[in-house]
Amino acid sequence: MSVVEGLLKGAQGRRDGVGRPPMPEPREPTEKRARLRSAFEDASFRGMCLNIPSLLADIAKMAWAIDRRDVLVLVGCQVLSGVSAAVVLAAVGEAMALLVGGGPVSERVRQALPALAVLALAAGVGRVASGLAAWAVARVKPRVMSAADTALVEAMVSVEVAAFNRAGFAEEHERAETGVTRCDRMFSDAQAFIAALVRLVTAFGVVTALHPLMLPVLVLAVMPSGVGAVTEAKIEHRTNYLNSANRNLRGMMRSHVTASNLADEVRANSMRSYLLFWYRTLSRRNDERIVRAAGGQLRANLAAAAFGGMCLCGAWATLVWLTVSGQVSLAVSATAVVAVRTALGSLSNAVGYCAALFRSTLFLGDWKRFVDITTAELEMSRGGGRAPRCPETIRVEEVTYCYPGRTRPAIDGLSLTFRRGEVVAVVGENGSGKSTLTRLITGLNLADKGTVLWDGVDLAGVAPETVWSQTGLVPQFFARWPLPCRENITLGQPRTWDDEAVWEVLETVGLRQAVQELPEGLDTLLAREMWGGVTLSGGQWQRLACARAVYRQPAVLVLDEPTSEMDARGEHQIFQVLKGMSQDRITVIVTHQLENTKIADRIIVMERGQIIEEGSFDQLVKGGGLFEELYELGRDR
Ligand SMILES: Nc1ncnc2c1ncn2[C@@H]1O[C@H](COP(=O)(O)OP(=O)(O)OP(=O)(O)O)[C@@H](O)[C@H]1O
Repeated sequence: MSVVEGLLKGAQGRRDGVGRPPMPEPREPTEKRARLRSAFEDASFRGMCLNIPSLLADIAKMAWAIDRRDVLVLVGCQVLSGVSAAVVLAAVGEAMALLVGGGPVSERVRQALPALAVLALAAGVGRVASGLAAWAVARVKPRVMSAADTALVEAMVSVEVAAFNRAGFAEEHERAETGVTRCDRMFSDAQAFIAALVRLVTAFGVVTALHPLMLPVLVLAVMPSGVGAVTEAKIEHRTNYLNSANRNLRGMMRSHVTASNLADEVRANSMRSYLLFWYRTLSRRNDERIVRAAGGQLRANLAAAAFGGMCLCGAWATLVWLTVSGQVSLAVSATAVVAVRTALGSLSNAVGYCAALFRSTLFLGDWKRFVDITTAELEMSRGGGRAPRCPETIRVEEVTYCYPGRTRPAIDGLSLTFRRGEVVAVVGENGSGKSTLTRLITGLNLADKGTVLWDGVDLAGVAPETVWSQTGLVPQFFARWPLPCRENITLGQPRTWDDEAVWEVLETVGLRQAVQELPEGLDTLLAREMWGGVTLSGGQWQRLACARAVYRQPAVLVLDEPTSEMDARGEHQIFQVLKGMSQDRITVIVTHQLENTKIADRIIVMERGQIIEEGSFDQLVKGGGLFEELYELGRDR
């Protein structure tokens, strides 16, 4: 199918080849949209002007922290270029007075020569200063952008895990990402705005000196375009808000559709056309909203242009009237033409860039709010204490935890103790709360009710890093980092600077030979999307994830279905290793393979967020409860 055919098909909706009715479109996230509201929705032109100084201060602070020298060059050059503009205007006035005065032309030109020389020099200095200012901007801007981007990434990797479950969090994040990309424009706009402002002040000085009436007339002439630009900016920002939920959904779908690890499924399950239909529908909805907004923007623009045009005519008419009525001389009037043009240009630039700055800062405001809120939430949710080192016990006391948007708690008034040196297996049917329990004992989530205590210290009161520096987690969906094999095991925290310990761990999980056979051994990049990269089989990846935990030697080791993709030999090997290293730590293993629970000292059986059975394998396998039932079902397959 050609691109054009694809576009047409997308526009018509999807009807499959056998004439079934059109596929229903994906639902709009309307309930969320009702709550979306821009913080600047009610911003006015006056509000914009009041906001600008603080926004400029924010930008200046970021730039100052990055490179003081470049900021000083930038500010210095802008002041210089403003002063040059003032000198140019003053020299024009002087030269005009001499050129249109009495006497022979050659004499008038000779007398005007010094003023003309000053004019040329000032214009040259002005150009050089502008060039240097642009150079300083080009140096500072990318670094300010990177700083904003890094701040956002830092916020995302630090934010409470619970935030990811909060309604609207993904959209807030998406808008903050847009804010980062707008940082680029914001910086240029700020620089251009200040440049225009400096020129404006000098031009205003000259214009006012010529006749005080000119100033208010000029200001009036450009105000309508300012109001129009602000209205346009508000419409654009609002549209961006309304589109953010859809855009976010589309972004997620895009990453799935284009991911190499899902390429097999997409093709072999004939999902291509449905996925494309989905993608096109979401794109179309966003485009429709943008197209509708363009109409509103055009109306605002035209109204501003019409009103502004009338005001501009008024400004020129005032100048003509002042000249004709003899209130200003012809020489002054000629200078006034240059000054008015300069002032008008600077004024409309200042207003235009001010509006552009406002527009960029609307988006940057999304970024700033996101970073500030996530940081504040993190500081509020936890205490600053230290978790005990190598805890002897983890006590879960009447803990309840409910995910946002769910009515039934995932953990429901559960009490339990884990002890050092003990292997505890957690089993139960899907959705019974096993993974949630592991998140609570490792401090990833904090209990809604009840407490999780490490040696009697409540995890809610300690800094999370002091907990996580002692935990090792192999989650159900573990990361396949696009990093070299070595770093996929050490996770960037090598115990030694040689590879001895890494090879030892690979030996224990049965991966040594497979890694030796990789093109560059431990240096091989485990990302087949990258040039020179390779990937591993599902079971090999799982062995690698277990190798991370073994290498880390944590005080609290939690493995959530660590062997679900492994062959029998691998599974046996891993459980032996876990048992062998269990003396110095608290080990918790979540598994559906009940045979594996034989190595556990204690088994916890969960149902609907509660513990319904507890004991050794031998006790439970004949206990007549859920464990026995699940075990028998497993053998019956
Ligand atoms: N991020 C989440 N947001 C909302 N609900 C969730 C979330 N994660 C889990 N749940 C719900 O919480 C309950 C417990 O889930 P949990 O993942 O802890 O179960 P589990 O016992 O580990 O299941 P499985 O054996 O399938 O891995 C389930 O009802 C699940 O739907």
